[in-house]
Amino acid sequence: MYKIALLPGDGIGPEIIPQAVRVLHAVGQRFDREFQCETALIGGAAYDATGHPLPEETLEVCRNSDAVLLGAVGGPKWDNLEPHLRPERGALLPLRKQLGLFANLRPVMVNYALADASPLKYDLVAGLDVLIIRELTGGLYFGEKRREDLPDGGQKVVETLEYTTQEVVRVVRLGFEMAQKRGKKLTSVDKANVLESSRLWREVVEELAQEYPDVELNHILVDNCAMQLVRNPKQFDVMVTENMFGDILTDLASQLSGSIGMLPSASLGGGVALYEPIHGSAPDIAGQNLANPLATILSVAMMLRITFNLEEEATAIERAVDGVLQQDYRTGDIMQPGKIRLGTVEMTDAVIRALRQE
Ligand SMILES: NC(=O)C1=CN([C@@H]2O[C@H](COP(=O)(O)OP(=O)(O)OC[C@H]3O[C@@H](n4cnc5c(N)ncnc54)[C@H](O)[C@@H]3O)[C@@H](O)[C@H]2O)C=CC1
Ligand SMILES: CC(C)CC(=O)C(=O)O
Ligand SMILES: [Mg+2]
Repeated sequence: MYKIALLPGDGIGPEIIPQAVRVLHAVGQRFDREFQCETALIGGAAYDATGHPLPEETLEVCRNSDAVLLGAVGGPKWDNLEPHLRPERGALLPLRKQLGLFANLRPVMVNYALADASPLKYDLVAGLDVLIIRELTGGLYFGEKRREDLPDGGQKVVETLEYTTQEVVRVVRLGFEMAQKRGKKLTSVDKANVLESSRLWREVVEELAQEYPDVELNHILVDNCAMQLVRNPKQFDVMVTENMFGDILTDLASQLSGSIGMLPSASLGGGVALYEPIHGSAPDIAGQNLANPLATILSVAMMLRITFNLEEEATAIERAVDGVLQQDYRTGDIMQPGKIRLGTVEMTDAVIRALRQE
């Protein structure tokens, strides 16, 4: 029996999570595994129901589970709340911190059937397989923030970017370890020409590199990195970077795969791992059966592989996703001429059919 906490959240979250759960149960049926799911409130939905975006009860459900599957939080309805009540700052960031999830693994894989959906040329992206590791519980998003009124009537704002050596070591070490298991190539992304935090980051990377002589190490400045991801993404294998750089670079990298609706993620570090698509709550398409459920379905595959060690089951989901794309099924975000357009539910139906027919 595997216990999973479900946190649908806001926007398209309550549409994609139930679809991913259907896939989970279909895989359970095929491989005779039982998954027990418990749903809890988070984000704007939790605020509306309880007055707090991250109720203690939700944290308890997460802590009592083997893994967490999250949709997304936030939306215009809650944008004007006090910062500590907003879904992103009041729920998502504290959830990651409280669960100790310091490493966010974001694989960027480009299915051959989807390479044409990328704005880049086919050969630049087809078959791409890059792993971006984003530090998840430090940096600017978590530092002290304050505003001061100025005599000229304006304001001054202070955001603090903090990292300790230990916080950098643990995520960079994971980067080296993942590189050892993959192409033995690690790119560390920073802004060491201006940021002190990046200088510390680079020092730590250099020191740890001594322990991994078999891994080819490169440093790259984040601005150049953004450019190189578009110019020639296949030069990268494993990349490791701080929180905000990783956030931004992975949204950019998602376009290599055709859509942000394709990229799953795993957040690791504490006792309970959390899995979520890299996208947000997409309020612009919420409630219309338009959301691409594949990033969330692929996040379930990551959960099965990483937390439950169910390699065969994880691969079955990934093959089913490959299968539907090869059969030309597309949601709106990856739609191309001549392909078959499906909604959120119908795309999931197709994945489940493929899973059963394998
Ligand atoms: N992990 C989380 O809970 C995250 C929450 N957010 C929050 O989500 C809200 C919306 O943020 P945005 O900047 O608009 O980013 P977003 O990722 O929600 O949407 C960006 C664009 O991508 C599209 N998109 C996203 N996911 C899609 C999917 N599965 N299928 C098809 N199209 C998809 C959206 O329709 C939109 O046009 C904000 O409140 C933001 O703070 C943003 C990122 C992560
Ligand atoms: C609140 C943000 C840090 C969420 C986000 O953009 C992400 O985690 O990718
Ligand atoms: Mg983001």
